[in-house]
Amino acid sequence: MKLGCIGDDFTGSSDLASMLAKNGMRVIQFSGVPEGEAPSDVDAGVVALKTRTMPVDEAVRCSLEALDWLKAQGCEQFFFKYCSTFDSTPQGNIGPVTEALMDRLGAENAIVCPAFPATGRTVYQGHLFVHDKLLSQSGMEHHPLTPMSDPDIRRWLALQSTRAVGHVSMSAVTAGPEAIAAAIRSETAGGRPLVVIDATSDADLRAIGAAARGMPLVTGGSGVAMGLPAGLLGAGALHSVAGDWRGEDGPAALIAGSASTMTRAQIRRWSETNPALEITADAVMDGSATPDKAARAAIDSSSPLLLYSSADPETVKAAQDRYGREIIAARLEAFFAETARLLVAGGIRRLVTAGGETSGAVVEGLGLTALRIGPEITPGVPAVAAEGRPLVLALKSGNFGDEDFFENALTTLEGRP
Ligand SMILES: Nc1ncnc2c1ncn2[C@@H]1O[C@H](COP(=O)(O)OP(=O)(O)OP(=O)(O)O)[C@@H](O)[C@H]1O
Ligand SMILES: O=C(O)[C@@H](O)C(=O)CO
Repeated sequence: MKLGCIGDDFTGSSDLASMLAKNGMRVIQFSGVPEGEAPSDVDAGVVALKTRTMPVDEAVRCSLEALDWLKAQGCEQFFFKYCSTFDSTPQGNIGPVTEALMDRLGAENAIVCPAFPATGRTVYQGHLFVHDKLLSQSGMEHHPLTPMSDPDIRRWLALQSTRAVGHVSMSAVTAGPEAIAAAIRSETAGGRPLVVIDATSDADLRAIGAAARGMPLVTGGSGVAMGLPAGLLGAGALHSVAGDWRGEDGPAALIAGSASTMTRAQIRRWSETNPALEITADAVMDGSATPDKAARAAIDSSSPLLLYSSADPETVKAAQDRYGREIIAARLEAFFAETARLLVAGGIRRLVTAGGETSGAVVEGLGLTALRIGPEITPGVPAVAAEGRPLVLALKSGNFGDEDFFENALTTLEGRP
């Protein structure tokens, strides 16, 4: 294994795994730190954690455990994958985890680049944009767990870090890999080793990937990983993606726990012509909604049923004020984890989930330890197959995909073109 990756959530990990597979690596995604050795025919291993919203100490501990395992598999370079919208709070966890990985690796610096232009995320002058809006005006300022109120990644990261934050601007990026590498060296020598790098296009990201050759630690969204396979494997050793993908054509269901703007649009669109059942926070808290009832409704439905808890920011805020943010998040995740378990036990073979925390809870609830990466459904979301089980899934990050994502995902999971 050449590239060792640590993902701070499950959908983000499959986003990264998809990017690496698309760019020529044989990739496997593990749920948590695996036991034993990795398969020998794998170029990159992605250890999916659920550390994005954990307390800092716990997130650092889990990430270091993953790093130690990846080091033991012989990896030469390491990647810390977080959200392309830099989801974190002023207390962490991106800064503390990055610094702990640097310490353990003896790395003198780390690249910090959340840009993912295929999904509209770009970094310019150290500021993160989502399409034509600053991060803090993109809807992410209402995120239920990690509201992003500052688009200046340098300032946000500095709040979370003990090391100083540097910056490589677009003028160096467009000048190519050597100029980027020189700018990184200069920031590092100047005592600013957490180096935020501007990128607005795939060409920028490939140049950053080339500049990162020989650097032990790269951090970011999946975009900045696109240039790594060629450097690590050499152009002649790249593989073609997902040649042996086989879908499942059995019964399907969908679970949406994300309250993001895009997931809410996808729910609206799906519900116009397909069955959907809302699971409100109140119903989960007072016990009138149960995983049993929800799973039964989906299994009995003559066409795929969408179960969703998603709501507009005011409703989410009201529920959080009523019950507590952590409590409602934990209860919803536990609800969907158990529902997923019952769905699969009841014969569901294609499962679509929306939301990072929600997807993580579902994968853990199903006890899936390794996922094989299949074709891309939309940028950042591959079809995945549960190793050794007749089950295929799409784990969608909250804001990814177009409005018709749910229909498209079911088709790709079925294996139809
Ligand atoms: N009806 C609701 N009431 C209150 N909170 C809700 C409701 N629906 C969802 N939530 C909260 O929103 C969170 C959504 O998190 P999740 O990670 O699944 O989606 P996301 O953050 O939009 O996705 P991503 O992490 O991929 O960007 C849930 O954990 C829960 O805390
Ligand atoms: O980078 C992204 O935007 C996604 O992979 C993700 O992590 C959202 O949860």
